[in-house]
Amino acid sequence: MREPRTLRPKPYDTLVSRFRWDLPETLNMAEQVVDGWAAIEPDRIAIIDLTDGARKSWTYGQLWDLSRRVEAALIEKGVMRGDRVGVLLSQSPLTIAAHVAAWRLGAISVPLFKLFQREALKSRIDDSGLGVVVSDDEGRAALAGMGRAVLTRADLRAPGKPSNAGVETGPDDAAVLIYTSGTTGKPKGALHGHRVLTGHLPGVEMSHDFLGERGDVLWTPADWAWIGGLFDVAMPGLALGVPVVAARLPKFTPEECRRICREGAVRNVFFPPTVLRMLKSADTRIEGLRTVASGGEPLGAEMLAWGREALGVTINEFYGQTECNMVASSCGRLFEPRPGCIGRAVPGHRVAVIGPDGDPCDGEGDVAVKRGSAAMMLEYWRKPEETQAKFRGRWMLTGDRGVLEDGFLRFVGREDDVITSSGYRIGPSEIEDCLMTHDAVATVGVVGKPDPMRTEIVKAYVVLRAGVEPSEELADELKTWVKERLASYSYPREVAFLPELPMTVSGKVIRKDLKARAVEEGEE
Ligand SMILES: Nc1ncnc2c1ncn2[C@@H]1O[C@H](COP(=O)(O)OP(=O)(O)OP(=O)(O)O)[C@@H](O)[C@H]1O
Repeated sequence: MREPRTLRPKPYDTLVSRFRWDLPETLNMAEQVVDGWAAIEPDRIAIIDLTDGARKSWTYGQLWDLSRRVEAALIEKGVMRGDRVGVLLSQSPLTIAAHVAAWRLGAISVPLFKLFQREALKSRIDDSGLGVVVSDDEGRAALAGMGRAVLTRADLRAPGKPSNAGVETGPDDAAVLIYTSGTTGKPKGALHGHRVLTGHLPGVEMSHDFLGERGDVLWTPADWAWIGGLFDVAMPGLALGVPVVAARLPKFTPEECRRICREGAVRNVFFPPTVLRMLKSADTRIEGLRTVASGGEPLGAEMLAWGREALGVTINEFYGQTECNMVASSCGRLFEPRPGCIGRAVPGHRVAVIGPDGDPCDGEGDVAVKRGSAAMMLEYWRKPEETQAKFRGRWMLTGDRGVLEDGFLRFVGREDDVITSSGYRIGPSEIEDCLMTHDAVATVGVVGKPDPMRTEIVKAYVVLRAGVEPSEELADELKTWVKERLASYSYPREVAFLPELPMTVSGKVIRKDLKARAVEEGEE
């Protein structure tokens, strides 16, 4: 039996100093995810499919067969190397098969969220210029009138003879075009090469305390159209030979989340902070988890403490972005996390905080990742100027501000989100983290509101826990809460209560909407 390819848990410093990217000249993710396993262990379990209410196991052999059918249908539609193929599906075996089929043909897969409304879908379809979309009946309806060929399961054909002969790809050949979340502005397409999966593996290993232990089963409620769902969970799980659960929650509820974990015998989860906050709010405990990874937004000391108490594990936080993912992470098995900090650089990644001159600096600066990581995008799709602006010398700029403390990355905030108030620069995440420690708060978003005197003031939009009533007194209490714990200049001078916060489909608070709201309020 082929053993899962895990990073051996050596001491952190050894892992970093000995690390070399192992990128062969010829590399295709189809081979890593499905074909390699199907050839040597076709009966090994790849996916535990809970999407139809029943529990159905899919082996690598079956997944290979499905992907060959998709491939045959794509060929029939004339898909060739370099063409873009949309994948408008949530978690399912077909999602994997569609990506793998496109990769085998040397085509570029484009993950698309089922939750996208018409405009969001159309803008990405137009931008990527894709001709064929693999989807389902719902997707076909959503795509009506957009002039694209749609393939569903009903269109799949028995595969002909191996069709990918002659399509050879290397690590830097384009494989997947994945759009950023659009938290700060218009989503941009990050184009990745076949190396991107290899680039994720050390980060996935670290944030899951080394996958591949007997009984490990991976799941995330995050959609597989988001880089977090697709490349932090689904693809690496399959590449490592760890079964992955596919489930569909029409609406996320803590109870449903618990049910999926139980039915799938899930041991390893990626719960973005939003999910953890919802579980905490409902006081939902999930048993049997070996590892919990979180990322995409700041986790915060409060949630780290809750994870230990309610889930019985140290939540491993990771940090990255669509353009270069999983570059810093904590790992309970390698070192004690530092509350309030994300973690340390993942082996294979040099993470630094740099100044305007492009050199590493002390104190707060721009969080940057050195070129050379396999997880780094090739470019923004057809946006040469944006691509150029993303790099400063040898560094890729994340657009985030941070501080490195003994090698631990402390996240201050996105460059655009840092609040300037009375001459102080204030990172919203520390304030959000502090407010989260108050019992009345379910979730919170902090932004700068324009102010004629102070440039900006800190404004907190708070969603209260079920049963807690908003009041002036509570607003004052929350202001004092922060003032007494952080600093007299950084407390929220205004607190507003909202029934919910604006969220991206990947579950991130859309700060630009909160910011627009604050600007509007400032003008009133
Ligand atoms: N652990 C973390 N702590 C704090 N912030 C995080 C963490 N992980 C990710 N992030 C934030 O998420 C960003 C990456 O998000 P993603 O690539 O999904 O798109 P986006 O940046 O939200 O969208 P857009 O670029 O379109 O605004 C990071 O740059 C960082 O700001």
